[in-house]
Amino acid sequence: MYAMAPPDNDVLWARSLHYSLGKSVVLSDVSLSVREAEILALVGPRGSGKTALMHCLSGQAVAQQGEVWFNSGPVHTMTAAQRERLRRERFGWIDPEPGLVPELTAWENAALPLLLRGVSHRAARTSAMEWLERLDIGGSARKRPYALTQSQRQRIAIARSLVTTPSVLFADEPTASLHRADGAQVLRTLMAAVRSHGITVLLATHDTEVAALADRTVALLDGRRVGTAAPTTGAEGVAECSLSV
Ligand SMILES: Nc1ncnc2c1ncn2[C@@H]1O[C@H](COP(=O)(O)OP(=O)(O)OP(=O)(O)O)[C@@H](O)[C@H]1O
Repeated sequence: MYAMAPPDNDVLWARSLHYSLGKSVVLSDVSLSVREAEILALVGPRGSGKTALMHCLSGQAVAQQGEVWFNSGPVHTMTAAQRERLRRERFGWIDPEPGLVPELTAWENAALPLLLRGVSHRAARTSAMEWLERLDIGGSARKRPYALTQSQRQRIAIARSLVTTPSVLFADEPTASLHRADGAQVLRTLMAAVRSHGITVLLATHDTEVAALADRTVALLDGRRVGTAAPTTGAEGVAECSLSV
């Protein structure tokens, strides 16, 4: 028989992912659904498979077994070029470290995804500036990364991930490299921004305080889903149960 299609109201849906890298089993039988505009925290200790799961969900990697669907279309059967296009056009990604281009200014770094799409210089600059201002670094827009603090650089990387207003934002320990107070402030700004744009977020973290900002939490341990952490509202847990097959 044909594989079952995912529920319509899920933006991302993964079923029975088994993923190995070399001899190590990184994900075992992981299933997950993410609803439109939901902020879902992926929690677990280092090495539990959070990054690997986000790689599979975003089409950066393809699990050896299992399915990934985005907006009711299969991702696991796409070619590498189709998956690249999907990531460029629909997804945003934040790494723990900013990864900026040292030769470009803050606004040029933030505008890069738009410039590479062929958006005009002026329009790209306007959008980048809006996001930089929202992240409280508009005043540093003309500076290069070496002249900025790590916290400012990470804000630029966050602005770059949002400048295309992606459908789904994958945030991998987005504030792990920041001091605590700084990280908390950046995270609050990020959460407010994604909520106001209805962006769906997967937030990988080993920090329970960070995860507490999400709508729902999925816990991983050694590549497996473990008892879903207590949801902040009872309804989330119920909704999740009713979706499982
Ligand atoms: N290229 C690789 N080859 C073999 N094993 C790998 C490779 N990359 C990651 N792994 C293993 O996969 C497992 C999951 O790693 P992953 O980075 O997804 O975990 P994580 O929960 O995101 O941890 P962290 O918080 O450290 O990023 C780990 O046991 C890791 O050692």
